[in-house]
Amino acid sequence: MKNPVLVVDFGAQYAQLIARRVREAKVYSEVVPSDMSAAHMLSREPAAIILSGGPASVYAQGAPQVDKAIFEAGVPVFGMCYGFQAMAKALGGTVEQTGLSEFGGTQLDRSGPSVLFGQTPQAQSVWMSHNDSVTVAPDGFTVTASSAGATVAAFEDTTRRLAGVQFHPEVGHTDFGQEILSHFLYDIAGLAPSWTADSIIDEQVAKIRQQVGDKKVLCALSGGVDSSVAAALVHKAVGDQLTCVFVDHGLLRAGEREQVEKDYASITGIDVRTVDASEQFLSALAGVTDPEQKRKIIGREFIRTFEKAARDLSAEKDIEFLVQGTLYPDVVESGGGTGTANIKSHHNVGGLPEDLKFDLVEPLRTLFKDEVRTIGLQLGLPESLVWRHPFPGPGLGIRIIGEVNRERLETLRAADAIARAELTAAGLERDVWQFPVVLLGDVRSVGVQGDGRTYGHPIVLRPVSSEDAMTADWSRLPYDLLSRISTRITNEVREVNRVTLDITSKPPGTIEWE
Ligand SMILES: Nc1ncnc2c1ncn2[C@@H]1O[C@H](COP(=O)(O)OP(=O)(O)OP(=O)(O)O)[C@@H](O)[C@H]1O
Ligand SMILES: O=c1[nH]c(=O)c2[nH+]cn([C@@H]3O[C@H](COP(=O)(O)O)[C@@H](O)[C@H]3O)c2[nH]1
Ligand SMILES: NC(=O)CC[C@H](N)C(=O)O
Ligand SMILES: [Mg+2]
Repeated sequence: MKNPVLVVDFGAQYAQLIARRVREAKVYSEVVPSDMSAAHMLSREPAAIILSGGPASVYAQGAPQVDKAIFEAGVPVFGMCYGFQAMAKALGGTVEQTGLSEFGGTQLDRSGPSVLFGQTPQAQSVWMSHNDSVTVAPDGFTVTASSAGATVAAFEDTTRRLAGVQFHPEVGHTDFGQEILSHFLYDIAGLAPSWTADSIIDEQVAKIRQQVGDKKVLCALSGGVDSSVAAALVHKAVGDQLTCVFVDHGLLRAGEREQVEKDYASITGIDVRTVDASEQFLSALAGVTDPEQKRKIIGREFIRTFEKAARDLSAEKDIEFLVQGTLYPDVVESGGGTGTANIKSHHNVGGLPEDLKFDLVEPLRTLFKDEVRTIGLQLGLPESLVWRHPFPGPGLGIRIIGEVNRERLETLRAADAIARAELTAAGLERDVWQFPVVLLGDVRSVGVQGDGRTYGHPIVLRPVSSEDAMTADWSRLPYDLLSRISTRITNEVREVNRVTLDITSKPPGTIEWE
């Protein structure tokens, strides 16, 4: 895409969050690794460059640096934390370990007028996380703020369109972070808020046409939000070259297959085939208890199923392209960011088999769910589909702790259906991001039912609120609703004699249990 704001990732925890905040300001942004050469970055004709935070110390040997060529080219630059320090050093300022560290909420005091801070208060709360500090700003810069642990906490040189801050404007805990970032984008870099759902759709459609040409494409369609939006984009781009395949892997929730089969084509006008592969998935999963192994097996079986569908659909020539509704969180959790850890292998990214032959078409790969929902609505998809709760591709397979088998699936399906029905009846569906129900298949607990002893399995309710699934908090559902769910599950689902509520945020817990 043309003239992006490039976020140079120095190994920050949340580099993508910076890009996301820039996009919230309606300016297109992408993350690039810090070892990309200045010439390569400049060849993208960036509208601006943002330098992220990072774990290194700029004065340490081998620490990543900023190439001065970027400043000489006249590109507007905004440094944050490590990026601020690297910028100060590159331009002749001083960075030192002063012995004063700041972590978490910190008071920032402004001094004098500032384009970057605009009309924000003289004293404001920002989020800091640093050991090193800029002690002398480079020539030509005005120091505009300080904190107890950082005498130079912000500087700007609006003539050269450069600015930097020691704190993190991208995190929600910095009170005026988005405002400060917007001042950089609009008032220092001189950019306009022009990256909208419409412009994303146009660019993606053009890109898909270029990638696919006049060839046929297969879309892995789950009936969920992401693959529906991906399918709608591809359909807009190449029309009936597209065929969607919905896999019933035996790990679906009650009524899910029927819903996709009945509603999907009528809502979207897109051709959907169902493949029943439950036997194949369940026998591949027999005896497996390790979550990562389950995910890899499911990822592999998905691809084997699509390969077979591709052969069945096109006798003369293999279909080369597979559309997936992959989003950025799937990529980053699978360890696909620059230097990020593998938290869990999402079946559609880290769980793909090594011998994958399809060319992937993933128009949503750099986006977050809320951005995808906006695009879905713009494409004319109905709210009922766009606002569906996410449901993971591996389905109930990663919500049964222990071995997955038909009997346990039936138990979990029944409990899950009750929890969902009660949430809907209470009118609280939109207040909750997602509501996993988990069966502790390898745990038993004693109960007393009908005056007799039972020895059943516990169910865990895991309702969460979230903005983008990268972080989450447990939902404070009303007690009477929780009580109804508990009573119904223990009364109606044999094998379950105990219902528990998960009250863990993410981090430390992930949303799913496996
Ligand atoms: N049962 C399925 N049949 C075919 N493809 C699937 C199935 N489940 C998942 N996929 C593929 O894996 C991708 C990732 O799954 P994921 O659950 O993250 O997205 P989604 O189902 O499209 O959206 P949502 O997040 O709303 O559930 C999907 O976009 C789709 O391409
Ligand atoms: O399609 C998917 N394939 C997967 O392998 C997978 N694992 C987790 N999820 C979903 O991703 C979001 C974040 O999940 P976690 O907090 O559990 O990591 C939540 O919305 C999860 O439901 C998956 N989706
Ligand atoms: N969060 C950061 O970018 C930290 C920068 C640098 N490692 C410091 O400790 O000061
Ligand atoms: Mg899904």
